[in-house]
Amino acid sequence: MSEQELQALRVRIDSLDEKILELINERASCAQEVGRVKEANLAEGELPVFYRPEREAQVLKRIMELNKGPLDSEVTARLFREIMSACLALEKPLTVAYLGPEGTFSHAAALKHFGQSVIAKPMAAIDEIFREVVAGAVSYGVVPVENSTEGAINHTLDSFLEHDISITGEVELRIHHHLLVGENTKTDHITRIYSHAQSLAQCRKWLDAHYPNVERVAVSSNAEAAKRVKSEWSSAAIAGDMAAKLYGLTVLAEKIEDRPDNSTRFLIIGNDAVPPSGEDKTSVIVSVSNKPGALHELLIPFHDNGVDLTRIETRPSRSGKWTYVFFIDLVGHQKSPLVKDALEKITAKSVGVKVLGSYPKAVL
Ligand SMILES: O=C(O)C(=O)C[C@]1(C(=O)O)C=C[C@@H](O)C=C1
Repeated sequence: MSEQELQALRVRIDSLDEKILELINERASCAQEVGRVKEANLAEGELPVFYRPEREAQVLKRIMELNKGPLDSEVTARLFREIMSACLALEKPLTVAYLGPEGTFSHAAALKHFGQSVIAKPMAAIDEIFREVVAGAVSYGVVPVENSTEGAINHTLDSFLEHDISITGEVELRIHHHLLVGENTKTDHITRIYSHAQSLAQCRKWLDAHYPNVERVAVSSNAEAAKRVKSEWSSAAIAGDMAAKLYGLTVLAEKIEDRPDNSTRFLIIGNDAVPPSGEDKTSVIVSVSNKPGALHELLIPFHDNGVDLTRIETRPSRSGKWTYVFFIDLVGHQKSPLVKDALEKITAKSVGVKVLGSYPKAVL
């Protein structure tokens, strides 16, 4: 390519950028106007809800459907994710609590779901995230709920039994673990590897093969592990990209998780119910009496109404010895007639049903 051709293309890019810039700002002004409309049309005592997960899911899905390339649909959706995040921040900046410290996978999940314009607040424990949301100190929280390798995150499930809270969304994150060291680490003298217990478990086979005799130390988070090794000379940490960058660590071995499809699903928790988006899921807790066939009985209305269940998890009910509750995720919104009917039938048969929320199926 000649210098002249290159120059001409750059002039074209500059001109396109001007148009894009103008359009993005026109969109931002429109969102500001939406914010004003929301504030102007409130009933007495009602508070405005600026963040609309169902609308965001529709916008992102539409962009993916419209996209003709050459950019990948997911890439275009991520760009629009950021544009919407910035537009929402003009209406009202969102505050979101996640399991800290900075650089955890929960932090990455919060930014993936809400975009970079959110004010992300690290919390020390899952229960604290629930409490902050219930108290209204933050608008939303992001909590891990299941990992494809290690299963349920029981702390999160149990917190739903203790707090009155809504699920307003879900986000899935591919989890890539790396072995990280600080600049002073003597890589041939590693005597200790820090990480969160779940991450150590997700890399068990790799550790057995490469560091069979090195002490594995479980700490409160991967980011905490990364923070520690920064100043130690004989330790390494297992953590993700975000923590590696944030704490300036070197990647000694990349993607060491035992399963290449290792992913964690996070839930978004808040205080408002979400209207249908067109492609939704609903999460419920059902308590049944401790008698034979109780689970089978419970599942019949779902089957009869063709309601698809994506997950069932059992936890002790915490209200009696050897009694259990079921956490059930299903496809559909609680307002859809078939889901509503199934839930009513189950309510009649069980000891109790608590609908945790209906929310858009993850787009990204
Ligand atoms: O449609 C709205 O309700 C908006 O506030 C606009 C907008 C957007 O930028 O498209 C911004 C924030 C909401 O969460 C959803 C969508």
